[in-house]
Amino acid sequence: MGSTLISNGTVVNADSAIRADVLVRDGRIVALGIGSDWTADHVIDATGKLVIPGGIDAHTHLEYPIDGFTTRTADDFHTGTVAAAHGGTTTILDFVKKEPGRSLYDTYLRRRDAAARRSVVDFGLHAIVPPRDQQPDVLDDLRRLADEGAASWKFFMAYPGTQMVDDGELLAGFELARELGVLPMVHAENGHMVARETQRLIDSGRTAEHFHATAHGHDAEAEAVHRAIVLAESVGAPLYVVHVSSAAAAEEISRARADGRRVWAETCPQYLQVAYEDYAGLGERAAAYLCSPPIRERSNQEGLWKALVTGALATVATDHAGFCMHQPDDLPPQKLRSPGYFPKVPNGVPGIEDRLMVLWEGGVASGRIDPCRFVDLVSTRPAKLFGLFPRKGIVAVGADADLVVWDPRADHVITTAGTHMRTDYNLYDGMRVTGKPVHVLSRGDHLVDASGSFDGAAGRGAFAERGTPHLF
Ligand SMILES: NC(=O)NCCC(=O)O
Ligand SMILES: [Zn+2]
Ligand SMILES: [Zn+2]
Repeated sequence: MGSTLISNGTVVNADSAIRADVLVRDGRIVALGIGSDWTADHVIDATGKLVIPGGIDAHTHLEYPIDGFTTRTADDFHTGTVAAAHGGTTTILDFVKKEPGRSLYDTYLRRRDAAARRSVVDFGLHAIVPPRDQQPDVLDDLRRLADEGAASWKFFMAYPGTQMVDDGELLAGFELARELGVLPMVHAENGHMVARETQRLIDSGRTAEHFHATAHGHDAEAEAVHRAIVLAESVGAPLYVVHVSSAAAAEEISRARADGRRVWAETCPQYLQVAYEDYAGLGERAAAYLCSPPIRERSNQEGLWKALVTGALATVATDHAGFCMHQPDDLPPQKLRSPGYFPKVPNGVPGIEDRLMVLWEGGVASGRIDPCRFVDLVSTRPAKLFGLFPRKGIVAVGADADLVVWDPRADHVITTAGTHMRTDYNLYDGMRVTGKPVHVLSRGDHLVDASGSFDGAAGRGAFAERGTPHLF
């Protein structure tokens, strides 16, 4: 492993930006200093570059089972984490969905092993809480899972009949989360409203791909966000709302935070940078853009940016759930399996590799946020909320040497062929960006260098131990 010196860069943390050299030894940051005369086995010249903590993507779906475990997302823990590393992300937090015929606890242990065999960057897992009729003793499993490092649980308020839990289940789960110091997360869409609207669209023959966005209305999201906040508050639990897509939902969060509620929320690059107008006229190719909640009208985006600036939105994660347009060799047809019929299109979009570049472009290069806020959104805040801080999420002595040397003046065009995700399209294909990662280190290992070459074996990624979340 040895030592690495990153010299002459500007170290950017969530609260400061200073010129400093960074000395790394045996996987950790061991010194920060100005004009140092340190020597090391490897030297990376970061003149004119920023040195930031590795990105933490708190929301990914690698080899994620769908359709009753008959198929899955295109990227597995290997391809997905290689792509993540190329994009400057050195930790991912993925999900465990209970397998039929197996308890949530057993599923979790198997998935943790699978991820450990294949990942090239560090990972953690959130448990998805199944409806009680799928596992009546699920609360007992959740207790055991908290001891095994699953310090965050996701509840679906959407997808009735498969994943949706009712308000009683939310209350019981939130209460247990509060007791155990676990952070509950919600996919906030009112499943009944979406199902009803979907049926109305089917009955009137409006099933083309873009009607997915009509089915998943702004109100259905805002209602569920509001309800989740009220339910969490009623049992004294904190709350994390994943993939906020609608300005109306962000408003609910903003209001609640102004009232002192302990609620944090995430949005995703696709909601900030891509719009309904980009796919509404594409016919069946609009399937590429389908995810839930949906990518909404361009007029909605400014409200999300405002919430990012004010802090109502605390993190930017990808919700990377990539499906191919053309059928992959090893899987059944994916995005185009039901042309002209949106209810059967697998939900989810890729982005694990694009996140930092897209947020930098729309946020920092556009003058909306500064580099410190960027670091907070993509690394520090997720580290704090999910119990990884200060081991991760900060460039500081003692922290893991998960580091990105970032070129803030790069002139780069994102392309499908130039990225490493398995999906055969990229939502940002052709987008010109002015910042990109040029070196990526994970626990001191130099995974990606300035030429873009990659050096990291499957299985080098480790399960990230989680401590107490910093909920402030
Ligand atoms: N977001 C999406 O459409 N698919 C992934 C699963 C989820 O987060 O709901
Ligand atoms: Zn979700
Ligand atoms: Zn998701």
